[in-house]
Amino acid sequence: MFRTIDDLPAEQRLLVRLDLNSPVEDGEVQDNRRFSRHARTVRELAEADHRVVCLAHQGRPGRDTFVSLSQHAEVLSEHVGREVEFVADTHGEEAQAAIEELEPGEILLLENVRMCEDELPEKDPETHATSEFVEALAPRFDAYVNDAYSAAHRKHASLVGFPLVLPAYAGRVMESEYEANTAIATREFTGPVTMVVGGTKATDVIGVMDALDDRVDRFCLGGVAGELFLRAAGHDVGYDLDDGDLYDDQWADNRETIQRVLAEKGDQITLAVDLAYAADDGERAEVPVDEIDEKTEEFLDVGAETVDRYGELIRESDAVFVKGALGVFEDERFADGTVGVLEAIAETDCFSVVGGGDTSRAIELYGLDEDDFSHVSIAGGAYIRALTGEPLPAVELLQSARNRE
Ligand SMILES: Nc1ncnc2c1ncn2[C@@H]1O[C@H](COP(=O)(O)OP(=O)(O)OP(=O)(O)O)[C@@H](O)[C@H]1O
Ligand SMILES: O=C(O)[C@H](O)COP(=O)(O)O
Repeated sequence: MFRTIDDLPAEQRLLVRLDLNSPVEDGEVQDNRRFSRHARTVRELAEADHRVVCLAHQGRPGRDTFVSLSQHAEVLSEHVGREVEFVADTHGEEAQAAIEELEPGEILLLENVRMCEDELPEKDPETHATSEFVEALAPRFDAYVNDAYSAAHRKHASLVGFPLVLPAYAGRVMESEYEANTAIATREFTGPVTMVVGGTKATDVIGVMDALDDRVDRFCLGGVAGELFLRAAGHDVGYDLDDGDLYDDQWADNRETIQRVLAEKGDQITLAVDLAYAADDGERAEVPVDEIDEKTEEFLDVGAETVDRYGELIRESDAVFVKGALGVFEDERFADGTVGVLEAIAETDCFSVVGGGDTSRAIELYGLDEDDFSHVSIAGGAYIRALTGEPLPAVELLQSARNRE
């Protein structure tokens, strides 16, 4: 394991990597769970009289979401309940002056770290550790805290460069995400382990199913992947109508894997028995899968019978992991599948992890209580990698930093 902020000496000058990467609508940064989660780490550090300098990224160069972190400082400040000062510089003179002026308990957020050209190239930690960026900042600090679990799959300078040159610790988000997301591989469960998979990124969830068949007793499918598996099982669904682009490309890319996974692991896979669509009057309508001779409707959710069956499997389970939504829950008419499954999980006392940035939004959207789940992940790509057992470079570096001491 790694050292955590419980192991920090008193009153340190800390460089703290957060992941505040957020949706941006019309230039406005949208508040989300990442702010509230990281705020807990930042508040705890500030209350312990450390000097807290935060680094984070937003978007990627060339995208609309690639904006300054000035709004993030305001949102973070509301969640922390203390002022978060912002400086529009990543590591130059202005940033260094602001860092020097910081008093114990004060918090500073530096500019979007992806505005620094040393940050983004995926490089070895050794190369990043000798970049101008890391060499300019590291001497200003006593220690580095990485709380950005959801970016830990990236070999970027702010994630892998500092732990080589500063004592490195995991923040609270890093700690809790790591523990919950590796549970599927590391924890012993006494009863069945169920995984609910859906969403739009079929390639991701098929990879998870392929990697986890020895840890998961049954997969309950929905969303785009669910329809593609129905197609592989011989039903006339799982392709695009008109000019859609959700199904055919993913079918072409994954067809052989889907057919193999279904043939080899069919006993572990539960598919939808009914699907929902918008009828001519705009209302939700449902059709049993066996009655579909030809796909003429866009299916946007699993049906009521499927939700009942999945609910029963969940109630029998000792652990449930969720990746991806069972339907387009953003539209209330098609939220039954996703919300029904989340409610079933919330009502049991099984160990549960809900992952996927989009899917976990359904929890607050439909008034579910986050405390009814063991863990609601704020990670996307890192969650998938953790589930499939792929290493996360930034986590490995925290572990090796501990071993070096
Ligand atoms: N049948 C469907 N057709 C179209 N979209 C669907 C369908 N079922 C689910 N979705 C969409 O899937 C999305 C959630 O899954 P998605 O694969 O995008 O991401 P995620 O796993 O939640 O998050 P991340 O982006 O972090 O990987 C929802 O926004 C929902 O609208
Ligand atoms: O939002 C995320 O999943 C992380 O912040 C990583 O962002 P990236 O995919 O742009 O590297």
